[in-house]
Amino acid sequence: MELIIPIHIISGFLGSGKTTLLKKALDYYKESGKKPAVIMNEIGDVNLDGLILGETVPMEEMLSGCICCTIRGDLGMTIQGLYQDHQPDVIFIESTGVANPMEIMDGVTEASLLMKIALKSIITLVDARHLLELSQKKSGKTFRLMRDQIRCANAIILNKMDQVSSGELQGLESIIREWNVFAAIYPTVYSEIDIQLFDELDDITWDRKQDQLHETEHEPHNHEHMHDHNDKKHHHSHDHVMVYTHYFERAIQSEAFDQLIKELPKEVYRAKGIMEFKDKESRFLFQYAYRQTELIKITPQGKVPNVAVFIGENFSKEAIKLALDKL
Ligand SMILES: Nc1nc2c(ncn2[C@@H]2O[C@H](COP(=O)(O)OP(=O)(O)OP(=O)(O)O)[C@@H](O)[C@H]2O)c(=O)[nH]1
Repeated sequence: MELIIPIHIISGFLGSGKTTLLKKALDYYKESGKKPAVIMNEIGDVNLDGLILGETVPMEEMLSGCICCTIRGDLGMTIQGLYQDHQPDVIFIESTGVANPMEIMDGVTEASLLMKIALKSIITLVDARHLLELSQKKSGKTFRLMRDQIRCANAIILNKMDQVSSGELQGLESIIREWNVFAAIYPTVYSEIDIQLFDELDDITWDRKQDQLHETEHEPHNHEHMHDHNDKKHHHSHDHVMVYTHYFERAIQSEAFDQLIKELPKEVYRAKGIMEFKDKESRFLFQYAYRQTELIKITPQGKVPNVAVFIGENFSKEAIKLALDKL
């Protein structure tokens, strides 16, 4: 009998811990003797997360757009490609942090009419401190997007709990419960969940939940995403999310780069890159998410350029380019 391939959508705002979770999930499936496959969607034109995950899993990249609208039409084809070429046991879709997962869910369910696949879960990662801050303001595009991502999840990973005090957990849970009464909430540090959660999710019969979502939460013509495109069907508030990709021509001074990152305008809320410093051996994977920076030593396979991607709202690309050129 032909098996039905489970699909999991990993959603969550930029830098909330999606790739960190995905890496653990992939290891778990591989250790269990299963073959996972991945669809990675990046709003920029380089897939640095793909590099973190390595080349051991079949992966399709959907770059330079947001899966939930500009390239949604390609999603079915991409799933089909993976399905035919690799016959995976499970497919993960990691969306960009600015996507509304409801649209991706629609894309997957459309594709499931044509192929033996079944949407099993929408897992939403939430940066605990970021949610606390946004919920105090209770307005803004990022707030509404995070609310939508939480609303349609059936598992919520409340991540980066090391960045808040333990006393804040209850408050965070009640903010989430206002928007989603069904989903299980898992407080974590570095997306460290009991990974067997995926066994439970694979067993879920999604239909009932999906119906509930459609009845109670889905407002298809009144949601916002945070990216550029011209789809006029929805109420969009786009043109403010910008990406600047910088290719370095030579190695740079680490201290000067550090200083530049400290002085990034607050409008830049996510950055990542592959760096080479004059004063350090090895190359580094650089991460900047919600004012936190991380540098991890890496040895990229093959020819990988030194490149950094900056994502944010209405920042001056020119100013960042100038500052980077000076390094
Ligand atoms: N302090 C802290 N940092 C974390 C935690 N989880 C992830 N990070 C770091 O946060 C950064 C972003 O994590 P990712 O897993 O790449 O986040 P993402 O959601 O995939 O990011 P995008 O793909 O850009 O949207 C990385 O530097 C992680 O190491 C956590 O629980 N605590």
